Amino acid sequence: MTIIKVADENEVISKLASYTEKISNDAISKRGKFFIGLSGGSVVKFLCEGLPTLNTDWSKWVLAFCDERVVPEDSEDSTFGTYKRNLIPKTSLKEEQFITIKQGVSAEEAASDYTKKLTAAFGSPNFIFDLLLLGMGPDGHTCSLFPGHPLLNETSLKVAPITDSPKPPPERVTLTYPVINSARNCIFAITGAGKADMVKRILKDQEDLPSTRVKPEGSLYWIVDSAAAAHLLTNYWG
Ligand SMILES: O=C1O[C@H](COP(=O)(O)O)[C@@H](O)[C@H](O)[C@H]1O
Repeated sequence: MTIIKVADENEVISKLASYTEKISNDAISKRGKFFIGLSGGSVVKFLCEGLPTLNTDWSKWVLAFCDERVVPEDSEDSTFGTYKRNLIPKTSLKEEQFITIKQGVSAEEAASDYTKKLTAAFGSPNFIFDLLLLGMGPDGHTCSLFPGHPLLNETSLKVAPITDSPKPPPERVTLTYPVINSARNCIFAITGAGKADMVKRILKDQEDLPSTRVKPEGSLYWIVDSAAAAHLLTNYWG
């Protein structure tokens, strides 16, 4: 695990963009495509500001979601809707490059449909993402994997429905740990004093919380601003 401490949100955005550029270009030169999983919440803003600066072959990107809320695309809770409005117009990405979660159906049907779409995109039932861009809530959740929820122990489904998310909206679809931990790279991007306690509990105390369980076969990075890193010892940085 590599922890990257930076001063503030602007530096989180630029660091996240530079790692994404390098990982995308490596993936494209080695395998011809770049499979990326996007998160919702605060990460959306970081990516909508940072990604348009990238020097990359956008036509080779395949964009999916670490989790998504089962809400109409024009809802402010729709993660895809927000990227569609705020990222696509600033890049040469096309809407067809996004593997989206079906709306207007149950979370169970949306998860099954998303699994089929990912299987077609990867050409295999093993979804090996080049990069998952992850957020962490103040309760330690990541994707739609919440503390104490039975989905933390899901091992057979690659994509799961959730209908009782403690953070609204309740109906969602999420990648599970077998997929998250098969990724080639995972990057958490965390800002703000409101997350400082949880950052310490996860990175220093290694408490068993959803974000602590992200231990990919590939590389794991945490990009943290100084407010979120406030309770970590300075000699902890590796
Ligand atoms: O509900 C969600 O929350 C997490 C964390 O959001 P943040 O605003 O605290 O960064 C996010 O990563 C996830 O994708 C989203 O659905």
